[in-house]
Amino acid sequence: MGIQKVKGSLEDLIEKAGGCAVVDGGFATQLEKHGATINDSLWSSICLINDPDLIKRVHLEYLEAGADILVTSSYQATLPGFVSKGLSIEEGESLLKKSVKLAVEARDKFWDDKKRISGHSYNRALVAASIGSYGAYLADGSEYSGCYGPNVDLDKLKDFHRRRLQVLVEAGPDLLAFETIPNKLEAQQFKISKIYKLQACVELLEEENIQIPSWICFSSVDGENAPSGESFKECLDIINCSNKVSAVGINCAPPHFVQVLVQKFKELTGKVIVVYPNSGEVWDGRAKRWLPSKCFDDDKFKLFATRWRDSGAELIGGCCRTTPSTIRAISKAELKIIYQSVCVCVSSVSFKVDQNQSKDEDILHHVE
Ligand SMILES: C[S+](C)CC[C@H](N)C(=O)O
Ligand SMILES: N[C@@H](CCS)C(=O)O
Ligand SMILES: [Zn+2]
Repeated sequence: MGIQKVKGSLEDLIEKAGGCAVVDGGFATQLEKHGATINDSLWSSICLINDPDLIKRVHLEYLEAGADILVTSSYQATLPGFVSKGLSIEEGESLLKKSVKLAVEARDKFWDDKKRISGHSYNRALVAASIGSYGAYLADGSEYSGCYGPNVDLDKLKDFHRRRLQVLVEAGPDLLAFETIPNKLEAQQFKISKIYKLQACVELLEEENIQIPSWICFSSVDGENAPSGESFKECLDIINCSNKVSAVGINCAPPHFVQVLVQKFKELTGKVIVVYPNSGEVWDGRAKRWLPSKCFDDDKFKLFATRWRDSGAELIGGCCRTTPSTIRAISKAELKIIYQSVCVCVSSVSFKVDQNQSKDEDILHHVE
């Protein structure tokens, strides 16, 4: 059965947004900006217990900045993770539901306020329930390495994901966001477990007959290869076989990888392409801190968002270490207007504006 195109679906949002919708930015980053301490095995999801009001505040800040899609606070929220904190399964399930509820409440409040104002430029946002990888739950940074150990097989991964998936879907998000699927694997046994990971997500969507759209995003540490060390083609071949997955792409990888990866993904799939890279800083899983590296500032995000759109991305945002100001810059980028091929004559010099590219000094090619 195909994805139901209900009102408010991902495709409708993209169309309303003019062909490219904006995903929010670094959720944990913005919690920290407000003073939250997230150095914890639950990482940003500890705020579901400690400070739910702050979660809602951060969602509202991203909406105000122009996000069309909110990603929930459940990235590192898992039932075994909550149980290890002394909570019961019921309490854990209630916190998972709360992650969706907080985002839905923020979206509804924001939209109720905005729709009273004539001429505003916002869309009614969608809520994507975040499903972090098994590596996120391990809380050792292995979402960037894929090192899950030799004992992780398909059944274990499906067991790990199944109940959380069911609970999150029951809570009523608009879509599911599988995030930060690891990309680089260093040993054969991990290769096997990572490709299983991918199958686990796809198989679960089928087995649970999930009726809302999903995206699956990979991390990348070399800008070239797929999760498990195998080619992206191999991974996308699995995803392409599932009509439960609407979009596929990259998150929490350095932004300078994105252009080439969008082009590559565009060749490998007909699905919507979603990209929300981090700032370029690198996560040190042992020290639990971000290390400085080559970064994009907000202006660069704005410039490159247009290029990513021109290459075929239809969902663009930011991940770790990006902030509402990054999302504001992306939402102000020329993501919507498609120019037809025209010649503009300026005195005796003419410039050609490429078809399907947006207004950007870089795409004005001198054609004397
Ligand atoms: C996206 S990473 C920076 C999240 C934190 C990681 N799973 C850890 O707990 O170390
Ligand atoms: N949605 C998560 C992704 C972490 S890689 C967050 O922004 O915190
Ligand atoms: Zn991230």
